[in-house]
Amino acid sequence: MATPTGHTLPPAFADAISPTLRQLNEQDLINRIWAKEYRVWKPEPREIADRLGWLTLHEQMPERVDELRSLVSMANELRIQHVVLLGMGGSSLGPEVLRTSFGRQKGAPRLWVLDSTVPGWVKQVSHAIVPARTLFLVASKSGGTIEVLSLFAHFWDLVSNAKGNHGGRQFVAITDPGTGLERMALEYGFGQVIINPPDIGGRYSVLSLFGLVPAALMGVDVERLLTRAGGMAQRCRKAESAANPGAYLGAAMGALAKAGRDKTTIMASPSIATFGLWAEQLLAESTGKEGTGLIPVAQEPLVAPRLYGSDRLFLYLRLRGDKNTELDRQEQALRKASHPVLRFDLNDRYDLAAEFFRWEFATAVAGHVLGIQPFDQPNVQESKDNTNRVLAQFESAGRLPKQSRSSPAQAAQELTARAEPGMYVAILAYTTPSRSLESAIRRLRAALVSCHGAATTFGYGPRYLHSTGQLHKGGPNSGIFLELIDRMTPDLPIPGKRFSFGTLARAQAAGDLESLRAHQRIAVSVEFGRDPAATVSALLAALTSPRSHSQRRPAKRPGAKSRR
Ligand SMILES: O=P(O)(O)OC[C@H]1O[C@H](O)[C@H](O)[C@@H](O)[C@@H]1O
Repeated sequence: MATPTGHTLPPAFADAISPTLRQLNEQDLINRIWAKEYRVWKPEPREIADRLGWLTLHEQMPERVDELRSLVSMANELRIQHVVLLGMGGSSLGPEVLRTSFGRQKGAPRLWVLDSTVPGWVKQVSHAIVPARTLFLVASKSGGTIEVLSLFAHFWDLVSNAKGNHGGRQFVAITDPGTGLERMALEYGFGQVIINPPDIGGRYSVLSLFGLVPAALMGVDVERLLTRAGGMAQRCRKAESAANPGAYLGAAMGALAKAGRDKTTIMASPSIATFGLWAEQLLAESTGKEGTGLIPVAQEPLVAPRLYGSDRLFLYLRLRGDKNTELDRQEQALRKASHPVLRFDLNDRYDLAAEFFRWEFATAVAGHVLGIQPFDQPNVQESKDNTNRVLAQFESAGRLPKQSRSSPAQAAQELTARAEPGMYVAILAYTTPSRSLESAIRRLRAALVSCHGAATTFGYGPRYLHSTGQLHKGGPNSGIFLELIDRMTPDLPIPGKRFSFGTLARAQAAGDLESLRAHQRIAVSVEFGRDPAATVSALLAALTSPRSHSQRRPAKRPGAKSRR
């Protein structure tokens, strides 16, 4: 069980959040959340009253365990070796945390999570699996997400052409009742159609069937996960906010963000490092609206505490027995340098479920503190609409509209001129993941933090559109956006569509760039060369060259008040 010890802030910051904690108590906020009172957030119930089902999943989900067992039996019967989850945002990031944290379980199939339209990435997964021995989870709450339907079309073809395939039985849908996906699954004869309770938004759904189905298939004990979540939920019922682990975290995040510490920096033990991917969507999409919000910073390289500005709150998830030496040292150094730090101790990986609940509850509380409603995503649709417009242009003109691109040197110049303490640089890469790219990105991030005092985030496109994309457009105007776009060659057709995966990915990048600019965000777009890591290294070299420093505007010292 995750323990509360060490979970309070250093005294100066504890004083700063105590008025917020007091207010929560005076308003009886915790009981009101549990009573599902929408007025905690807004005067209207729309997209709030029907989004609070996550509070009691640990009580409802045990009833569905038999369904999960029968699914596992079906997979055994079909001699399934691989499970590929096709989903975006709330339908994929929780499973990705479980996949990477638990690793492959003995005797269970290997889980893949595919949440990209980049042809290279789709091909990588297609080549790694044995199509006739693979179960596909088509996961979408709304049942209409373009990436998911395009991926389904691709894998349906792949399976249909594979010797010894089991056709529709190799596909399982996870969706809300009455969606197009449910209808499609019946039409195509899917092996199972799993209907999730509809009163849960995607980013709060990891402890629902969206998370539990892939967990069960990969051999994780779902009852154990639910017990841990239930334990935390119980503790989050405490009406006294300082004693309530979720409310305390929510009050800290909300109150400190209001005081300028809106870069919620997540540090996690190496084995659970992807927790940040899930938390990014939860925090960013829930709170990044109406010009405010928490800016989650995950998997950022560590730098010396004196190089961080006064815009940070550090949250450290520490898994017992993991390789924590460096992070422990950093935690101590941060405390010594008077940065606010909170630590959460996990005794084993199953405690992730307790943390999922804690962070969901905390986000609901932080939303209240920030004065926004944490269950909608008003700006996500804009990029989708722009993408559709770009695709329509492609269909009529036979090519994508021309977009201005910057060279790595020009992009470096822009970053040099604009990145400063209080801001964040969002690196958005529409490409296939690789170790070399990720290490080049880490070096770039480290330079931006150390030399410019800016916070940094990194996301793969189009994944980030369903995660931090809301914050980029709806949150504070303190972001600088660096889009990096693959050549998308060789490309891959989408069966039944007049555009390919590569065109779709490019249209998504173009659509988002348009939305960012419409919101007066600083956004530059760079095309990757043949070797994406080399492009990032060129950008970094230009950024750190002495010439680039001379072009820099006089820097504010790290720690100067953040721009809000
Ligand atoms: O599960 P789906 O309905 O396919 O939605 C996937 C994702 O789509 C949108 O972009 C939303 O902003 C996300 O909150 C959601 O998780």
